[in-house]
Amino acid sequence: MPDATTVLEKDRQDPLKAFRERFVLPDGVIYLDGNSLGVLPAGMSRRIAEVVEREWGERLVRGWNDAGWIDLPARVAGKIARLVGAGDGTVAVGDSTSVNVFKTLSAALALRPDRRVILSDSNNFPTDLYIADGLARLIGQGYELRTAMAADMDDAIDASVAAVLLTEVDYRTGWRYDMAQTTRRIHAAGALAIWDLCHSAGAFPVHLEEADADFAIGCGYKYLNGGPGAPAFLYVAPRHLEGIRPALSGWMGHQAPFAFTADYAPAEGIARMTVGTPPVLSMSALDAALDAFDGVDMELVRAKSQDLCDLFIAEVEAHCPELELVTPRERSQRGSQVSFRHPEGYAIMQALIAEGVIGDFRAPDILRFGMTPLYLSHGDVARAAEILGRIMGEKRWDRPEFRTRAKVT
Ligand SMILES: Cc1ncc(COP(=O)(O)O)c(C=O)c1O
Ligand SMILES: Nc1c(O)cccc1C(=O)C[C@H](N)C(=O)O
Repeated sequence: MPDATTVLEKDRQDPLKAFRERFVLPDGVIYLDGNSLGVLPAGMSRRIAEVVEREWGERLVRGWNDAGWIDLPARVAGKIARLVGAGDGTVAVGDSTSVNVFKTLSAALALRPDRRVILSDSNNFPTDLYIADGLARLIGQGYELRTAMAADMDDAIDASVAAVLLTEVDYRTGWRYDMAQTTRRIHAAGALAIWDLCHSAGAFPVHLEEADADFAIGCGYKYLNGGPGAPAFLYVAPRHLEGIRPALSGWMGHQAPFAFTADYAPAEGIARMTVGTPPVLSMSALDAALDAFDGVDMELVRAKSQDLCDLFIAEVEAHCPELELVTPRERSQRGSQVSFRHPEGYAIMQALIAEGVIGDFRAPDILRFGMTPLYLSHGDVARAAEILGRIMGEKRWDRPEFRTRAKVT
């Protein structure tokens, strides 16, 4: 276990420490939940006020042209593309992750018309499974969603599979797929790979093109800090772009939206994956949030994230022997979170939050802690573990008020 001087020294030498100023955090809070909702970027309130008061308030409908609202999704897409290893014109921003699962999955199925199976991970985030199942039922014709545990995934990918929908980092355990290797396996079986990057984008460098992914989706509100309900994104590999006729063929994805023709004709390239009017206020917020990544070396983010994970694991194991680690110890096998299991996980997390350390709980028994290197220090993480140790040692979680389940966990 590192002593206080070592932790201080690590923070002193931290090459990312200056980026903390790009975010606003409440006093007295150690925030370990950036994997659910990112924090408020500095300058956000100013940007939103400007969009509301000047662009909307003064420019009114002229804002679409004068304030560049119509091109805002494409500008935001360019910023996200850099973070996920995608080239120009391959990322579209808008809608929710769930809707983008539908859009990319339906496109993938159409590219493999002779196959009927969508394969996913039994532990995938539920919305991915629900959307895949819903889409299979909508199309009918023998389409089905099949699931397998991660350990059995390679064997489950066979010649009946049209598309494999996987989340790179497991939202509960933090376990991480090897994206390049799994994509190779998927392609070897003649199927297409769709990666959910909700727990990857902004957390560590993602290399979609290098991994040869076919499609990807991800949200804007976790590690990208775009705010609650921020627009999501999707990626389409250039080789598929011209062959896709979107299932959600909305007017914003039309070749000439303002020609108002009755017939649909897809826009050139990635623009065809956009559907309706962009949400300018939340899109502007995401745009501003992404500026926090200007000049950030994502390899340094990864290195610090792994240092923070290692430190947190060591400190929690030293202070709280009754918590069981469920995240891999091996750095390459995890994303940017650390999770522990305890039957009283919910109450423990509520007691911890009451002390200013915010993580979250995932049913049935997971305490989850997100590591966000741009605004967390080694000192924060060590202190969070110490407070958790105190709560466990004093059984401070064992009170009725910590057992009342909130609507949103
Ligand atoms: C892996 C994953 N996919 C999808 C979602 C959510 O989708 P949406 O943004 O549509 O709510 C989440 C979290 O909410 C998630 O963790
Ligand atoms: N999207 C969320 C929401 O609207 C409310 C509460 C939490 C969320 C989340 O993002 C949960 C998250 N995907 C998870 O990994 O659990």
